[in-house]
Amino acid sequence: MAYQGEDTIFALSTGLGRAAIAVMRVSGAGSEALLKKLIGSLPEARCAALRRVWQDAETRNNLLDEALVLWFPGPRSYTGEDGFELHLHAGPAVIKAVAEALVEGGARPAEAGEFTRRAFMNGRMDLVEAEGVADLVEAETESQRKLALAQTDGALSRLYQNWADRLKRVLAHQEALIDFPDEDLPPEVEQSLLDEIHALIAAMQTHIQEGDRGERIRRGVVFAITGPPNAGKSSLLNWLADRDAAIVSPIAGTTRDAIEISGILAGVRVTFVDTAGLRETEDAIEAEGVKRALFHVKQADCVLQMFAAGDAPQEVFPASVLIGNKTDLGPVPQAVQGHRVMPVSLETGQGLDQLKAMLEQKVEALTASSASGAPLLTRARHKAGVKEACACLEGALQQDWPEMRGEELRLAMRALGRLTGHVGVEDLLDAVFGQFCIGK
Ligand SMILES: Nc1nc2c(c(=O)[nH]1)N(C=O)[C@@H](CNc1ccc(C(=O)N[C@@H](CCC(=O)O)C(=O)O)cc1)CN2
Ligand SMILES: Nc1nc2c(ncn2[C@@H]2O[C@H](COP(=O)(O)OP(=O)(O)OP(=O)(O)O)[C@@H](O)[C@H]2O)c(=O)[nH]1
Ligand SMILES: [Mg+2]
Repeated sequence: MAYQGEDTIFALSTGLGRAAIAVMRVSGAGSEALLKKLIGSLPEARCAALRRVWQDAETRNNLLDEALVLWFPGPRSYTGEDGFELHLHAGPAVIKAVAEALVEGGARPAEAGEFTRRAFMNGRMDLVEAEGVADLVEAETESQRKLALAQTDGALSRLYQNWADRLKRVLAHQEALIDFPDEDLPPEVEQSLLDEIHALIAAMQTHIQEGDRGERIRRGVVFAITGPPNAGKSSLLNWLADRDAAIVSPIAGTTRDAIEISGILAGVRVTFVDTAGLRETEDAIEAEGVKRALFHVKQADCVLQMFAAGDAPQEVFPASVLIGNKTDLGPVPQAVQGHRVMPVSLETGQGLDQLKAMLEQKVEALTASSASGAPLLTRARHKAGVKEACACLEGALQQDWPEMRGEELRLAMRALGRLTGHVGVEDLLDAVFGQFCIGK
């Protein structure tokens, strides 16, 4: 049976601010009566009709606007229930008057993500696809758009569904082994079952490893800029930002707070974090800055480790790119401990084109598609779910008792089911849909 929201909900689905047209969206069992109250009679389903919108069409009381109206009867609509859209003139007074008429007609304002939540409840999409819708609405870069669009289209859901289907077959074979222990089941049955578990584990592990790339596309690639005081870290940040974001001075220990700037590089959201120069210091505030700098270095996807000519570093941080600055003052080594050094001068601009090209390459490598062409996971929630399923499968391999192995397989199924929202997700829904914007 179709899920019918108790309430008829409405929201302005288009953004606030100066615009020509505003879309007011309505969904719920009371939609038909409400639309008749506003415009008198229902237009043809899913066909745009130009209609007068009234506070009460029957009595022709208070004309509110002339609008394009779309009637979406369930269950084929976006939410799976009856709904309609009013494409209004976008004036705030029009929107306010229509909202008041909707409330008068028994509707209430929708909560964040409530339309898509109803679509999920009605089986119009699964949880992973719904998350894709939220990401598509938020997408600012080309890479985010592509990733989210593939996800709304079910690419990631199909991968998880495929694993769940394979697991179901494994479980059926496992149950045959439990139910008919003394029958002469060919030994190949158990072997092929174990092979399939191994194959699933391998696929999940690859997916988790490559998933970092999807998460980076979604939330952005983070570069931390580190090095000793006066290396030119803040100068680099300002050049990347193309503005004076951070204070630059010849005094060592100028930067204390971490300063973040954000931009788009190679179609990917990127954040650069300028940090306090690393050194032993008696100054309590600078010491706190150094502590924070080390935190950012640990968190970053890539570390830009800077030094000035004549001051090569003793140690190279993991996941770092070495930048030798101030080539105008003297030579920098070609490499430090086998790691190539990018020679630049923030003063003269030497080497900065090459540095930009290198950063773009780095971003591409950190966000590359899966080698197998499989869709990437995009959220910590997905990673946790796949990890849990994978751990259960590994647990299953440890079990000699068929009953115990069956139990682990069932837990793995459950973890995959929670991922797509097919089982036991009541507790998850507020967290997932609360992140949406109003009107989605
Ligand atoms: N005006 C408007 N633009 C929009 C949306 C919308 O709801 N309204 N969308 C919302 O996200 C997106 C398009 N996505 C949609 C997804 C499904 C359905 C849908 O189920 N529509 C028909 C059935 C389609 C058919 O099979 O003919 C229906 O509602 O009856 C509509 C839009 C982007 N643009
Ligand atoms: N000659 C020369 N001076 C530079 C170059 N890049 C930066 N400087 C100067 O070096 C000094 C320190 O630069 P900053 O960018 O503030 O250095 P920082 O690494 O942020 O220093 P802290 O914030 O103290 O850790 C400033 O006076 C800059 O103008 C360069 O390529 N050549
Ligand atoms: Mg600085």
